Amino acid sequence: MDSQGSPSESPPNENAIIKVTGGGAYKFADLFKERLGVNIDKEGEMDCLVAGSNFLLKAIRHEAFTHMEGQKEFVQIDHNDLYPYILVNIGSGVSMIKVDGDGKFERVSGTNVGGGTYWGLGKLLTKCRSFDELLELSQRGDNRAIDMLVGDIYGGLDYSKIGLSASTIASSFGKAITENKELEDYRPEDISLSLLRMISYNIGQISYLNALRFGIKRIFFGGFFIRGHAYTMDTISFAVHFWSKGDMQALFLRHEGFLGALGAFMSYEKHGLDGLMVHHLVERFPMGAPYVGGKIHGPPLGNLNEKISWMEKFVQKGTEILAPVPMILPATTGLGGFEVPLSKGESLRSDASALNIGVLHLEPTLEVFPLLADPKSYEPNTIDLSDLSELEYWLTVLSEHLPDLVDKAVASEGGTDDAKRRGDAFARAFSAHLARLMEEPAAYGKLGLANLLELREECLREFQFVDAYRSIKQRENEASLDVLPDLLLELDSMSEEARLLTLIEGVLAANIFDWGSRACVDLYHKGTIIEIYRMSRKKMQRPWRVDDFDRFKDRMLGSGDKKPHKHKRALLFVDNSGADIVLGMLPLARELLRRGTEVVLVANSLPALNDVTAAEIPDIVAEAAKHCDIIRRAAEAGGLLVDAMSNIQDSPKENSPCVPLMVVENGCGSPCLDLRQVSSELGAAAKDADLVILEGMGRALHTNFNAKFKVDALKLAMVKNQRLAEKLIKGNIYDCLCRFEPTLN
Ligand SMILES: Nc1ncnc2c1ncn2[C@@H]1O[C@H](COP(=O)(O)OP(=O)(O)O)[C@@H](O)[C@H]1O
Ligand SMILES: CC(C)(COP(=O)(O)O)[C@@H](O)C(=O)NCCC(=O)O
Ligand SMILES: [Mn+2]
Repeated sequence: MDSQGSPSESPPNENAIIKVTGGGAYKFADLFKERLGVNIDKEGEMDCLVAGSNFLLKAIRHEAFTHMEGQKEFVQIDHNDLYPYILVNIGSGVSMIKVDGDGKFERVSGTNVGGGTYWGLGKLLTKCRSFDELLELSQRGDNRAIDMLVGDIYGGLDYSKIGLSASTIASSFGKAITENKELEDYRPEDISLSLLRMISYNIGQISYLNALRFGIKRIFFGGFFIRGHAYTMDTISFAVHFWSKGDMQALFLRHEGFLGALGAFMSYEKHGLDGLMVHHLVERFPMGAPYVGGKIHGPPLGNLNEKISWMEKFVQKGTEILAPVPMILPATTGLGGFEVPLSKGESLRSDASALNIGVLHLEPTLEVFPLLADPKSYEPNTIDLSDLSELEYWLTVLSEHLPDLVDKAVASEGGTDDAKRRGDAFARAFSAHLARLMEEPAAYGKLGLANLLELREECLREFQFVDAYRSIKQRENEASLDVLPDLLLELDSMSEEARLLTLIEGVLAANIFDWGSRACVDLYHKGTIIEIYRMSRKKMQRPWRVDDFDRFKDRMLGSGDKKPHKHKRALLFVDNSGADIVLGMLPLARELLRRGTEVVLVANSLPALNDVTAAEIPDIVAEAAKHCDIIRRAAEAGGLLVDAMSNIQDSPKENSPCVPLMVVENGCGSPCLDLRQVSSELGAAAKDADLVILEGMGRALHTNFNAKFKVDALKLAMVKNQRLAEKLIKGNIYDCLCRFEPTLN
């Protein structure tokens, strides 16, 4: 765990204590002391397992999943409804623990028929030299050769009276009694599979019986025996499902290989993690270990240079890092049972658990956005990438965008040799992530499009690209600020109603400046910023594909017997630099200010594509303020013009009351917005807000399209991707959405 990312470099000292659990804590304590001078504190194995599993289930959003017929499905565990559960740890032997709370547990049962039995018997019977070899054999096995099935007893017919199908195993290894065969006559593949099923079913059944004993529905399975192996999980799940008639669920943990180690770590006092909440933790996936295509190569990587040179070495070796990895399509047998192992493949699937290593960052200032109508049911992502064709499409979009992004990133750092080297390494690292996800879609937990887009930004930051679109953003800001005075004059000559429409059109039109969209980037070669902006505004024909403008207008300006509604405070979640903020959102903010509504511009904390950051806004506002009194006075009132104020001596403060224009950072560095984890400044600013405006495709479409708020909400975006336009709004690329969702009161 990394609290602020500052690695301690102090040498190991005499007082260093490492918390360790398991048999190794006893076996190697002296060696550690002798060779490294560190003391080992031995922690109870069960305590650590439970502490580790409780921590994971509380701290990581997509930790638990079911695994049935080759399909992983993440399960959202309600933290207030976690206990009691049964934890089954399958190592050499098996422990079954009833967990009732933090530090509250009891080992209620176990079995000596466990992982050691599979490995031990398997070794004797197949002459396998390694555990992985034995598992790999099982992938190609057929247990009918050796197990006695119900069908074998009843002449191939189902014994339906007691609800057993012909393929149900009546007796593991039972066929060996009657057949006149020696060990050599059986295929090692079949032996391994029969053994695996025998042991997994048995563990599943005993776990079920124990859960039944205590009236518990959830059973979590962990331990080194599972190691992310799909077929092992399937057999255990099948057993639990079969015996409980679907009433209980076998659940697995993404980080199951680390339960004990995590628990030992948690046993240090004073972590201050007692009040830990899931929104305080952010999981990131750096190139911590040089892995590619599902395999770890070499030791973990420490610093940037190590990462870069590893990437370079990797390429020299000629490994096809950029080659698309074929998708693994879900297998079905059509048999509706487990007669043929569904998750089997040509070779053993990559060791999922070993690679699902993210770094958990503690960000204690993050909080849940207080204006969400129902935080519990809130899901930021609109597109669920569990659909494999969807995942493949978006991975391809990201992959194809990569060369252009690397160009921009390298240029943003002056195009130096060092920048080129980093750019190259970034491209390879990000491609490795994409390849990894193509191979194992659930490798990083449940992913939405927002997570993929954020992963890209984080990968850029990992290779120290601070702001890839820096110069593009500056150029667009300047060009837009030049035409702002004319736009404001034009707006001021309109009636209030016409102006409101023009303002919303302006926001939608300016959202065309999006360097993350392939179609838009192609468009920019065809004209200047201002030409494209004019063209885009001209094309703003209503009705838009989603068009609630009239409802918004009625709410703002009133209609019939409905009075105009003046909002107290509006939060404007802004998107891109240039025309988007300068000619779109800022004039809209000005209109709200004019009506007496306080405005908070909410922008990214860190750069992402060409999005404007909170730190960049004050300069833009200061420029705009030179041409507009409303903005100037509001910005002064909001404390935005502290430096600039001293320069403006010619305009004495007017007496009329003035509402403030403010800026807060949102706590993220992504083109999308996950409202479960926002900055505390935003949380505070939201307290008085009664209008939320979300702008852009990332914040209003990829994420939050379906989000419901406690206050009036307006979502504005231009859809700059054909497939998404068809899928979400049954429209076409460049269609717009203006969705207004007023509060019911
Ligand atoms: N590469 C491996 N080598 C040996 N055993 C493995 C390997 N991968 C998984 N296993 C399984 O893990 C079991 C040991 O698990 P572990 O958690 O170390 O148990 P314990 O601490 O109870 O000895 C083995 O019996 C075997 O079934
Ligand atoms: C990253 C984005 C969401 C940014 O859009 P914005 O929020 O700036 O409107 C968008 O550019 C995007 O989804 N791009 C990928 C799709 C494409 O290239 O078609
Ligand atoms: Mn954007």
